[in-house]
Amino acid sequence: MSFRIQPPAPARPNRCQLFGPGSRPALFEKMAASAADVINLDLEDSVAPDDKAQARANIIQAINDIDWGKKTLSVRINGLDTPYWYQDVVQVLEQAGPRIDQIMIPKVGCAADVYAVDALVTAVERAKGRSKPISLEVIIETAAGIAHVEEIAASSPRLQAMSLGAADFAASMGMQTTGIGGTQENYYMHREGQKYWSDPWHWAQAAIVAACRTHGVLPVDGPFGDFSDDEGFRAQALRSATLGMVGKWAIHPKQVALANEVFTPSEKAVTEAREILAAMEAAKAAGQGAATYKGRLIDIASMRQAEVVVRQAEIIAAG
Ligand SMILES: CC(=O)SCCNC(=O)CCNC(=O)[C@H](O)C(C)(C)COP(=O)(O)OP(=O)(O)OC[C@H]1O[C@@H](n2cnc3c(N)ncnc32)[C@H](O)[C@@H]1OP(=O)(O)O
Ligand SMILES: O=CC(=O)O
Ligand SMILES: [Mg+2]
Repeated sequence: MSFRIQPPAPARPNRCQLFGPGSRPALFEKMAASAADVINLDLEDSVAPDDKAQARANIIQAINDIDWGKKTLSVRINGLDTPYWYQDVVQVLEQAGPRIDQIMIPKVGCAADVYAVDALVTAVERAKGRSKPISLEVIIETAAGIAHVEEIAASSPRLQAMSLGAADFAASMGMQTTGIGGTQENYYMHREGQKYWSDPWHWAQAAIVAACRTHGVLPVDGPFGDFSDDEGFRAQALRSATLGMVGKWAIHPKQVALANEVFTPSEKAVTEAREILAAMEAAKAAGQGAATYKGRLIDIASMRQAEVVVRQAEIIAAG
């Protein structure tokens, strides 16, 4: 390993981020009662331009009045290319009480975008004497965002999480699809009369995971638009979890249980991970760095792999 030790990502559950439009306050109590680890109250793309001001007022009232339990409570502000974002930050942080945890910045294209929001958040915190620091999360959903993903991941000590936003990402990249995440009909290899579908999101996800893991940020998979397709959601989420992401958005409440299931290490996986750790402790005590477990090689790297699974299970259990 480099002499720079890889920093750990924040130790909090982030299996599911449930979104709801700030212009639909009737959903807020239902979101609070859900099993999502993170709630994202949206001021951006699910809110029509004429509703932005009312959505801000709804969200401020909801932050103050609703019991959000132990959830991470986040507000998605508008992008820095709009006239709304600074008022989103200022009004929410001046008028909402301490229950808000996080601000999500969409369409981040470079580290300076995060710097700008960080500076504004810092100024409002100081002016208002807010004692709980607000954390930030970003969405990588533009060509510029993915091109600058590493500097964005390193941009601020406030940054806790980074999501892939498949819808805007596809639009920005000029991808020929209107599907939000998941299998894309035309993205396949062809051999001997058979189609083999590939994953057009994979490379961006891998870039996000690498940037996040380098800088101690939680990598998260974004929306899966077809909320009638449970198996499609599960397959996408399983791929994300296998790549190193810790959770996925839900854009409908029926996706919450699916995300929680996929991003909670199974009992079988945790038992196996603990057995590998025990087998390696025994091997080390016998002066060996490598051993056999269920007919396959395990060595000291296997301990690091097993620790990932056990730690994730412990973070979730600690809630
Ligand atoms: C590309 C992106 O930026 S994604 C992020 C931004 N997008 C969003 O935030 C959209 C979030 N989702 C929604 O707005 C809605 O779920 C929609 C528009 C997709 C569907 O809404 P509906 O037509 O009301 O859904 P549906 O009728 O299936 O709802 C079933 C139940 O779940 C509730 N519900 C719907 N959406 C949500 C939600 N996001 N959170 C909590 N509960 C919800 C409904 O109120 C309804 O409750 P009920 O059984 O008590 O009546
Ligand atoms: O904001 C999310 C997206 O997919 O776009
Ligand atoms: Mg988007």
